[in-house]
Amino acid sequence: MTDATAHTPPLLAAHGLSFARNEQAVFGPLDFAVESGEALLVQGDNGAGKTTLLRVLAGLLRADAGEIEIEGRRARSRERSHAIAYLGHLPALKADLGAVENLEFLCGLHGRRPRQTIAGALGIVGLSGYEDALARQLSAGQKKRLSLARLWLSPAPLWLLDEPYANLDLDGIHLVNRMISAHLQDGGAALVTTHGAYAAPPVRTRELVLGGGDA
Ligand SMILES: Nc1ncnc2c1ncn2[C@@H]1O[C@H](COP(=O)(O)OP(=O)(O)OP(=O)(O)O)[C@@H](O)[C@H]1O
Repeated sequence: MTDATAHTPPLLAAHGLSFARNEQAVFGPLDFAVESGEALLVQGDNGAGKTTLLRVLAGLLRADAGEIEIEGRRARSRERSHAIAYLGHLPALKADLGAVENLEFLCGLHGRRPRQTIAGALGIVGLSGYEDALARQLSAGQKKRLSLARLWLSPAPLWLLDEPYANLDLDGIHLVNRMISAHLQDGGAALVTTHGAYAAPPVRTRELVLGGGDA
């Protein structure tokens, strides 16, 4: 009761969150929380609603019911845009811009983590030497790596990662797990959708399984 840490609100909390299409439930009602330093592994079969949940949390779709809180406060779109970095299925890249130009553009939009540089981020994701390569000339895995560089540069504490391992080779899978581990050690949190636990990052992890009794 006197322990101040006991009252620290989770980085993200959802209460009674549900989403339906054409009056058919896609997921929910869901109740879950993710603390700073934790990952939430969102699992479920194809079509279970994993992508839909991340899009609702990111504010790209509107929930039918329920509340989303960030650090204990109801999250409106402004709070979410500051707190959340979303890595979707498709790389959010400008096809006709180079790798560095893409990152400059995205950092201009979303800000940049202090002490991180674009050159450093490209090095971390294994794209040194591709600074001027146009996004449309990159392979699917290289595009994913460029999206990961954008994620690494983001100042947002909460990462929403939809199938972050897709299109990556083994080295890329380890890269994602190293990035998640470092982000969580730094006080961040991550929601990660995956079809299997095979690639789960070695961090403090909660699980949320969608489909067949969601909550
Ligand atoms: N744009 C859309 N319009 C209509 N229905 C959609 C749309 N996107 C997804 N759905 C439906 O919503 C449900 C949940 O889809 P979602 O993409 O969230 O599942 P998922 O768990 O991410 O699946 P996967 O593992 O295949 O990526 C599915 O039944 C899907 O057909």
